[in-house]
Amino acid sequence: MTRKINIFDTTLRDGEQSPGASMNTEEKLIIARQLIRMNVDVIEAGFPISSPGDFKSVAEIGRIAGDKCTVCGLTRAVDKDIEVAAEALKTAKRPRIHTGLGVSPSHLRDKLHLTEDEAIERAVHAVKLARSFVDDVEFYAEDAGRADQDFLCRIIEAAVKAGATVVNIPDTTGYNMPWAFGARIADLRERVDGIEDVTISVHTHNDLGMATALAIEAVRNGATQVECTINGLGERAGNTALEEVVMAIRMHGQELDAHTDIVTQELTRASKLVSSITGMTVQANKAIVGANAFAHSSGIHQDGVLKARDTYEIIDPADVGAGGSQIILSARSGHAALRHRMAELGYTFEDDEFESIYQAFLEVADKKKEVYDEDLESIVHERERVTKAIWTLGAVQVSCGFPLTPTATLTLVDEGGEEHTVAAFGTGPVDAVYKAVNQIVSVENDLSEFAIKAVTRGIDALGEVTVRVTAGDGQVYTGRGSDNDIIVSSTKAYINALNRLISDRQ
Ligand SMILES: CC(=O)SCCNC(=O)CCNC(=O)[C@H](O)C(C)(C)COP(=O)(O)OP(=O)(O)OC[C@H]1O[C@@H](n2cnc3c(N)ncnc32)[C@H](O)[C@@H]1OP(=O)(O)O
Ligand SMILES: CC(C)C(=O)C(=O)O
Repeated sequence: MTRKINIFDTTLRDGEQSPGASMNTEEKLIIARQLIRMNVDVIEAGFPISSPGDFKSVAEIGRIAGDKCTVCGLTRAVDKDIEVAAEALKTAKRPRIHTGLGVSPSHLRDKLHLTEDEAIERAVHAVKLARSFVDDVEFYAEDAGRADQDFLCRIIEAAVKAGATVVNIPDTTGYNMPWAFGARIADLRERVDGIEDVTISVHTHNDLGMATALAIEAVRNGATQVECTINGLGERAGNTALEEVVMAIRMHGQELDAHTDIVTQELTRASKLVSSITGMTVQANKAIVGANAFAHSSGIHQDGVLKARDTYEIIDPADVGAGGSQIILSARSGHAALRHRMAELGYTFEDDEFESIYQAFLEVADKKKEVYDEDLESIVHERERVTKAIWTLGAVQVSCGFPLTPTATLTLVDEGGEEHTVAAFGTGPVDAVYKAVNQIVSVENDLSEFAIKAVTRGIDALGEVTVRVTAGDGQVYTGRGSDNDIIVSSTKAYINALNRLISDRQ
């Protein structure tokens, strides 16, 4: 059996320190319930002395967690902070007080104005005071990543002797290279008396984009608790993302001699929940939970994934609750992806026929970022209409606007391939085009209905026009046309209806 790595979630404390991410108690409770469902080992619920709201959040989360997980409140190495945290946690079944202070030269000298010995004294006092309230006390050595290693060993040893059950080695400013941070953990394990009896925790920040790498390297070197947040929220560039560290441990568990008890199928739901509550959007290319994490939009990748998912995916999306892999159709897609999606929509084609569909698809794709199912339906139906064409559109140009008279110049091509060009005025651009069509086609009809709708999403959507024309004998013919340009779709729709009328007469 591999080592169990405790997942200490601090979304509600460090995560909330992301500018703009603050949450009220109700919101924190909703997230806490999801963290419990996900089976995290520890929830850091807040900083109780910070405000009455945070005090209440810690108390309420302690109440709902029961014995399902440990609930932790953060404090400074200040008596009042510790007493207030103890009060907030007094009804929690598994309470933990997390106390500590800065240990790097700049934190000691510039922020706390303490000598090393004074800092040790303060740490010991804080841990002992916390232990007088609860059995589970975590000591943090803030900015350990930039501390003098000999001093770090001394203060950690003093905290362990004072009764800390967990020692937290944070790289508060995300300064370290992963191997240097790992070496610190290995060194502490070698030099600190009694460290084998406590949990070594790490709390890393993402200032150099390495929070997850730092945490994993620490695990490789003996840490057995990782502090992390959903979506990597947290002060400045954020913390280690819970979903990343959990999945990295899951994928490389044997190599790391590590596992977690997280229900990974809940990760996507947790990510969406935190994003919607905090208003902090998840970047599309975010590992594990980003919208594009399992999306493939280039032909070579799509072909590979369709043949065997693991050619381009190391994680089964179902394992993180993300549904399935996505094939995004774009101008970079090849035949394999288009054929696959068409088949899913119920369309199969012979090779020749499919090639012309693929060419029509590329034309649409070059005009749009993404080709949606509705676009594909439109391509197929447009093509069905074109096969019955007697007249086809050669060119259409319209000038209109205030105070111009709407004028259309139109070229239609007949069945023999001959081009017919006319110009016409109208009350509006569509009216001008339809008058021009009538000049060429010259078949008695009355336009009884005209409707336009965007068939796809976004500003670059395809516009589909549906028209109904009534022939002299009262028979009604429907025509449809779609294009990114609504004048072109209007023209195609009208020609399509007239073609039906004429072929009926023939
Ligand atoms: C590494 C972390 O601690 S991350 C957690 C960050 N979270 C927070 O800051 C929680 C929100 N903070 C707050 O609500 C407030 O800052 C409080 C309640 C904690 C303190 O408020 P104030 O008493 O007004 O102090 P203020 O915020 O201005 O300054 C912090 C003081 O704490 C001291 N301090 C900072 N960290 C510690 C520590 N771990 N142990 C002891 N003292 C500390 C600072 O030196 C400073 O003391 P000084 O005023 O004597 O110079
Ligand atoms: C309180 C500690 C653990 C912290 O948030 C940090 O060092 O970043």
